[in-house]
Amino acid sequence: MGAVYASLIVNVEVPDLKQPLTYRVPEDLDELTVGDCVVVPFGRQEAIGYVISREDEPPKDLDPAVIKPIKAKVLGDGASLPRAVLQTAQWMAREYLTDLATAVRSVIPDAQAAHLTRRVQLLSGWEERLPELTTASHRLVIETLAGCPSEAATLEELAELVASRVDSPVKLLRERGLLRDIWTVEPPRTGARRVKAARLLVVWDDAEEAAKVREAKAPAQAKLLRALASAGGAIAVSKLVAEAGVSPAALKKLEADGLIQTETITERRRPYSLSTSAVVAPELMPEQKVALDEIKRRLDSRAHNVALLYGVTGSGKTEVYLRAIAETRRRGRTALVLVPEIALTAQVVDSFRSRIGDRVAVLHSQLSVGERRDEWQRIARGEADVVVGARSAIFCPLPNVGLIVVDEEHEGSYKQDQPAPRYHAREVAIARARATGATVILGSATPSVETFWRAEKGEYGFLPLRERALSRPLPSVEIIDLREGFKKGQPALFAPQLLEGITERLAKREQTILFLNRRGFSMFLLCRDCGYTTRCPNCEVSLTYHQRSARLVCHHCNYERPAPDMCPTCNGNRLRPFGIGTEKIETEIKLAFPTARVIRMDRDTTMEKNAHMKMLRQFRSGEADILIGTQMVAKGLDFAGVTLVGVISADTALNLPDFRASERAFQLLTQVAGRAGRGRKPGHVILQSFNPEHESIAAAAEHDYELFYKREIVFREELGYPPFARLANIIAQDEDERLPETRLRVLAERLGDAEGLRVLGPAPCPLSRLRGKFRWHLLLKCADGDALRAHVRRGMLSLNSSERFGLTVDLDPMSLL
Ligand SMILES: Nc1ncnc2c1ncn2[C@@H]1O[C@H](COP(=O)(O)OP(=O)(O)OP(=O)(O)O)[C@@H](O)[C@H]1O
Ligand SMILES: [Zn+2]
Ligand SMILES: [Zn+2]
Repeated sequence: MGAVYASLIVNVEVPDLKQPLTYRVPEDLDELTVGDCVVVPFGRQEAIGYVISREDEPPKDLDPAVIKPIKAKVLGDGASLPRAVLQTAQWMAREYLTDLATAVRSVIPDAQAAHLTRRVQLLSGWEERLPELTTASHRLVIETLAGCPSEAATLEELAELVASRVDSPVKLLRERGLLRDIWTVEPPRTGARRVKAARLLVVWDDAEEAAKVREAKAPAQAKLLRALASAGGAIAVSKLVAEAGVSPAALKKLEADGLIQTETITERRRPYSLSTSAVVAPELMPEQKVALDEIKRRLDSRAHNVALLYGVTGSGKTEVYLRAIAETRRRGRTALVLVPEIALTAQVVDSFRSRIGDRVAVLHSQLSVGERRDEWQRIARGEADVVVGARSAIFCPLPNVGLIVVDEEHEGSYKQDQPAPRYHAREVAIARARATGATVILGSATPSVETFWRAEKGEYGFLPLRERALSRPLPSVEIIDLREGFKKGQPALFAPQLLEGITERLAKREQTILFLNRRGFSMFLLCRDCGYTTRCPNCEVSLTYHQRSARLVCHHCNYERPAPDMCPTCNGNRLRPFGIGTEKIETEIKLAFPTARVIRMDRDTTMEKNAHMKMLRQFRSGEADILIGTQMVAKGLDFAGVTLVGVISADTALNLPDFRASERAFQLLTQVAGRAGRGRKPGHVILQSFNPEHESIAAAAEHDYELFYKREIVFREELGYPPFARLANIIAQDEDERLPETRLRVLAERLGDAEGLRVLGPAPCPLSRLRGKFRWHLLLKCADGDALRAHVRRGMLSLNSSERFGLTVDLDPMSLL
């Protein structure tokens, strides 16, 4: 007999249940392994659990008689957690000081639990026991089930088939051991069709090679190869014949040559259309080639490793990812690509599909629950070799991962803030890669200081692309000192140079991007008489004024109310909008350029599903002249027609009270500037600023990352910030004004003067009130991560439950706000 007990993380909302629970493994589930999803009794209910380990002995403090048995294993694609994902969860629990239950729950697909179907199934050997049954209704249930597929049916199906209620016979038959319950994750019902299809058996480059060889003598075959390569994945034969004029003979020949295969496929709910223009891979630039060769060596080593792909904006990092993915597939492994923004997902997916095809799966938050489940199961079934997605895609059940790409690795959105574990997807990616011996590529034109430092030390590989693709020049940057115009009494929204620039672009039919950093800079209502501003009743911030709806909204807690007509303090009627927002920019631009076609892209205009993709495609195809946007237009986007980028205010990110403020400002400005001049025509950037001498602005204007880095790393070392120390930010929140400070003082005292530990604070958080709670924080610094974690654990354990109330620990915080 093997192990008879299993430790499970049970997926229930019980805050104090932090550790695995022990259950008994019944004999018929002896094959149960680590990661499997099971149904267990929990209190009076049933719950889902995941097997963490199997043991021969029950825990010493438990009476074996009270240990309940597992009811069933959940069947179906994607039900179990792959070993690599489970190991990643275990790593997260250690790394971010959370319990295993919280860590495991955070990697479970959210759409899963809601879609389990329960069926009753006949147990083997039921035939011999049939004579025992004397009741006609019992025999009917058994015989009906015997005629069902897999000898199983839901209670509803069964009731319909026997035309009467079945609850009591089923209950009795279950007790007598003739039936059991099985649970399955259901594949989505999409009204799918089965059709005959063809797909490539070789990677894109090899298909192109084969097409070249056949070009002269067998043009029909070359055409078919290219059609399959450009559409990618499996394409219905009927479609190939109708749209690409493919002959059945060419199909047969290529199949015989082992270049393609035909099969029956289920047409999915979003069928990909055949693009008529085959996408041709460009010849690599010399630096791209060097980088790719190094990546190939790393893939061949099959050992866990990390490399920084440090390429200026427009240097063609995406092309390197695409080739690296092709190399990974050539080696029979799969690739996971993380992107920081939904807007960017759309662009990356478009370009990946045109080269890799249908075997790309997508995961992001704007998919419907059904679509997400669809993709998740497809990945688990092994029907995708490449997954593109946002932060949480790092937990997808992709088997045999050989490559993980973290695009724009410096992006703050990779950090999960709520709920715990407060992980950084870049670090999780590195941990997951360890589980399967994969290569990690961190890509950025403006790497995080930590990553660049590790590459400099040789801990990560260093793959530089210092030139733009096709040796195109980086855009020229002009800094406009807004103080000048301000003194002369000009309105500060658009400097004359920017207006002229836009006029010229419109005349030449070139495109412009206008960028406004929304954070800390938006419209609010100000009383001209008494200076009153409308503030959120829950948070220590002004409410943002939305012109179109005439409402005030808090961008932290979503509190909303109609804008008042009169000032609540002085009863005056001179309450006026103040500040700038994207909406305001749009209004002003339309006034200044009535014929210009304008798209505004921000949180408010992209709520609708696929809005990003629609807007970006519209702009790409030249249906608009000016794109106005927030952070979401700042990075990664690649539009050949854009020759002018205007930054309305370069200063807004500079003055945040946070040690990463100048890093963020530099990254943001360099990234926005990098959107210009990516096509044939050179680009120009106009940065408007009240602070033109600021080092971050000056370095961004020169596109000089290393200049910025050299200064920043000195400052980090002097003040003991990352990468020279690990930080833990302990935040206390409470509705009571005094308690957060009191609790943190207790903690600081218990932590005491430990060797190597620096404790700063307690101090009020810069956002001192949020969602109705007062906030204080205590910042811990320590050179060594393990020592820091030990201190935090020791400190937290020294608190009783009321002292600990409302405290959260953020390890490696991205922001101290
Ligand atoms: N070898 C090449 N030959 C010709 N064009 C190329 C080559 N590599 C990339 N390109 C083109 O250069 C442009 C910029 O590439 P890409 O968008 O990958 O840049 P990037 O490095 O990701 O920049 P960013 O950091 O700004 O996002 C794209 O239009 C791409 O098609
Ligand atoms: Zn007033
Ligand atoms: Zn609020």
